[in-house]
Amino acid sequence: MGTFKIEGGHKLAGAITPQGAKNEALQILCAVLLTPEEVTINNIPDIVDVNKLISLLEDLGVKIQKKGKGSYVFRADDINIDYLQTDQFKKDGSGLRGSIMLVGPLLARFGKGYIPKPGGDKIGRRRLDTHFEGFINLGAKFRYNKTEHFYGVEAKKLKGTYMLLDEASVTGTANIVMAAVLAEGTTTIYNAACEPYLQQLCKMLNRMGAKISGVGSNMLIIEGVDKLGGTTHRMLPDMIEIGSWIGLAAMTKSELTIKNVSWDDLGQIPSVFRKLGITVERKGDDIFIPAHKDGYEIQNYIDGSILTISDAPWPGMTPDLLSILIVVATQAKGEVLVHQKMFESRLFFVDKLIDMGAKIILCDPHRATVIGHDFNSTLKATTMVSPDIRAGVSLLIAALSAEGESTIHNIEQIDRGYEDIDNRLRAIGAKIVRL
Ligand SMILES: CC(=O)N[C@H]1[C@@H](OP(=O)(O)OP(=O)(O)OC[C@H]2O[C@@H](n3ccc(=O)[nH]c3=O)[C@H](O)[C@@H]2O)O[C@H](CO)[C@@H](O)[C@@H]1O
Ligand SMILES: C=C(OP(=O)(O)O)C(=O)O
Repeated sequence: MGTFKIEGGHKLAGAITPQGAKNEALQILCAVLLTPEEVTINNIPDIVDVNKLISLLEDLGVKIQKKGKGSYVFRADDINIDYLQTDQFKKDGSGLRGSIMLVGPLLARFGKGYIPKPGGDKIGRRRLDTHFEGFINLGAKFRYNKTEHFYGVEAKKLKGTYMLLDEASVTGTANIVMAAVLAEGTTTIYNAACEPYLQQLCKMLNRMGAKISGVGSNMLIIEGVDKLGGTTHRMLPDMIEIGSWIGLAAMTKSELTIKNVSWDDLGQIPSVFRKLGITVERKGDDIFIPAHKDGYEIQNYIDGSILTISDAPWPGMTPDLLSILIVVATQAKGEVLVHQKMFESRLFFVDKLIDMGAKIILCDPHRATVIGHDFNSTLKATTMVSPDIRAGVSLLIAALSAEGESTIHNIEQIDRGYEDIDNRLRAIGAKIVRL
């Protein structure tokens, strides 16, 4: 188990450049399986989950050349589909959530796709019904081995159809889109998820020869084509990392510039931080956070009632930033109710913040009320274990703002999604070491 030692209470300063987006990378990498031609991808983050997916592609027979930092060329012209039945795949395929999106492209191009129960954050139930109902709608036969938790779909040729998804699942929509692009006829996906990750995937597929319209909306119309060709794609900056750095700047009262953030793809993120009273300034395509010397004050609603921040499918607020918003609120002036609607086990980490002196009431597994200290009392350093990727970064932000030396164990969770985080934080003045 890896560990960070953090000496908190120091001001940070300077500029930080976000990595390429983790959750986009997981979709885009799976899409290379849809063509035997070369696909060049740039700005791939060097993080554990993405590297695991790249090695799964390699094991499946994809030829991979690294061209430079974050740039790779993939060619899926000789896939070993039998690899999907091996014990090695059953083990490695369950190492991350994103591996589920191998199924759609393999089913579309090779007539079969198998996957063990995927891993990822343990943040509540994470069902896969939407994915498999989508494949079944396209004409696939489904089987599930309950003992091994091994899922499979097969179809000689997929057939386009109309479908209304039971929920706007992010990875589910990506999976079904990647299956439908090579299906016969037209597929309509209503109640589709429409995160920038999915918009990026659809744009890339269209450049490869797919015919997808409605990109960015919750209704995607896909006219199937016989084959797809190669392309070049660049990942957007990671909006969850960007939100994490906004929170870090505010909590440590530091002046930080976050470079090249692709403002137009940030959705609600800047305005939600502003509701907590944080100044988020646009400077070209950078975000500038001034030092909040006098703290920041949570805004109430117009009628004076207490602010609620909740997650919702895009263009609603992403659930992946709520843990960070909770930490930031612990030092705000005022109160906020954070309602995590999607995941039922993501808020339990607040007990660590309470240990550090934060005023939080966990109302139930989905809701926490935070009463900010307005910096009248700082958090106290402590020893903690990172339970999941975003809670891990939230605890790291708490530790950087706390007085004294904190220890965070199980930092593998953080490394799943944040590239070289300790070096990048040291470059802006953080006192953090990896043991
Ligand atoms: C690898 C990857 O891309 N992971 C992201 C992806 O996970 P993932 O694609 O696994 O998440 P889903 O979008 O399928 O669902 C997330 C959760 O929200 C619930 N749900 C979803 C849609 C809906 O309309 N109503 C509803 O209740 C689901 O039941 C589930 O519990 O999207 C999640 C939601 O943004 C993010 O937290 C994850 O970081
Ligand atoms: C929940 C997350 O990731 P995953 O879906 O890969 O577990 C996340 O990125 O916050």
